[in-house]
Amino acid sequence: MIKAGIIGASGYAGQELMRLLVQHPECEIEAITSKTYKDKSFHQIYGNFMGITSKSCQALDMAHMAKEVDVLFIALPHGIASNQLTASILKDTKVIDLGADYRLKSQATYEKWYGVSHGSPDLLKQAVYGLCELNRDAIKQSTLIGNPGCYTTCSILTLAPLVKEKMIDVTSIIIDAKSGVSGAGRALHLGTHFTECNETIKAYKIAAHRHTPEIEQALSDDEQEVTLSFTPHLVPMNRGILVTAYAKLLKGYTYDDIKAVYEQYYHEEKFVRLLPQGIFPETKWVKGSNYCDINFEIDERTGRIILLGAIDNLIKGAAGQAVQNMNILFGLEEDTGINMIPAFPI
Ligand SMILES: NC(=O)C1=CN([C@@H]2O[C@H](COP(=O)(O)OP(=O)(O)OC[C@H]3O[C@@H](n4cnc5c(N)ncnc54)[C@H](OP(=O)(O)O)[C@@H]3O)[C@@H](O)[C@H]2O)C=CC1
Ligand SMILES: CC(=O)N[C@@H](CCC(=O)OP(=O)(O)O)C(=O)O
Repeated sequence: MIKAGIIGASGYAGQELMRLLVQHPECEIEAITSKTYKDKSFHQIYGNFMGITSKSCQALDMAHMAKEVDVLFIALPHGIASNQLTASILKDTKVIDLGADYRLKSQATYEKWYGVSHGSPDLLKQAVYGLCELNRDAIKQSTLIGNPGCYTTCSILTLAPLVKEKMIDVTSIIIDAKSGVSGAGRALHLGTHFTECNETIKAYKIAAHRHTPEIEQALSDDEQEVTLSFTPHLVPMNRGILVTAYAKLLKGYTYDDIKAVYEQYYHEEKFVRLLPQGIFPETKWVKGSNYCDINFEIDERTGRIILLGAIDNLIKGAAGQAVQNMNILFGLEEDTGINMIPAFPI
């Protein structure tokens, strides 16, 4: 059995990791941390765990935890992990960071967009970006995974085949993305109070959201540099990300031309579902699952393609993808423990 630890188990991403790992057939949870809920049983924080686990939260430090486990999941706000993780800890355990500290390759880009200094820039070289479908081979060899963000996972999977096959103008991409409120975490913020975010939809961090460079980095390569516009919106629902992306096609491709490319990229991917023509992704069809649903339509009048992608932000956008990364790291079937059918919200 793989011994796992979760740092930041009391947050929304940590809670979802607990739910997945408690049920994982090849994994046992060794230790979980929270400062606020130190010595409290996990079911005292989240009542859905009543009778399921007797684990209590501890206030252990990262170096101590690393000696006890085979894999350490970090689910803390950005800027904390990079000040605690060291090369010596990575000799004791594999690390999957659900935060943003090891996603960007460039220290300067991280510091510019996150507004904090990076505490362990030397480790950036060895970190692998954990977008499983696109980076599987590198993930297998790694001990430090930067698990992608929720908007980024959905945006990159939705756009990657078209960008990599050079079918669109990579300076023309616009991503309009919507997120449920759990994307902002459990910590209290004025903007996520019920009365502030219910019955309204708002865009935020316009031309300034930190997922912009992460999407650009993943879509760019030596031959083309992607620069795009990304606008996130907060919508009054608990879970889910819907991405609508627009780009100028470089030629008069047909629906079938593009479908063939997406099938080539994703036909063996368990967690990417290319929907039938005319059926478009909705958050309710992926809720509670590790799926990313994708489809597109060509707007012949403008020569633009309009693509849609949907995920559950806490699963494929966080904990589910983190477990998928663990499965890859330990040579398990990639869907072990995350093979859930979406829960239609009725
Ligand atoms: N929510 C989502 O949809 C997604 C989140 N993520 C990322 O995952 C990480 C966790 O997010 P999320 O679970 O939503 O956030 P929450 O606010 O729900 O949880 C944050 C966790 O971090 C702990 N924590 C907060 N501040 C500190 C601190 N100063 N020192 C130590 N521990 C601290 C809290 O523990 P304590 O009990 O001690 O207060 C809590 O367990 C973030 O980096 C986030 O960006 C990534 C993708 C999607
Ligand atoms: C709705 C909402 O607030 N969402 C968060 C993104 C959550 C996420 O994936 O953020 P990280 O990159 O930090 O992991 C935000 O826009 O900041």
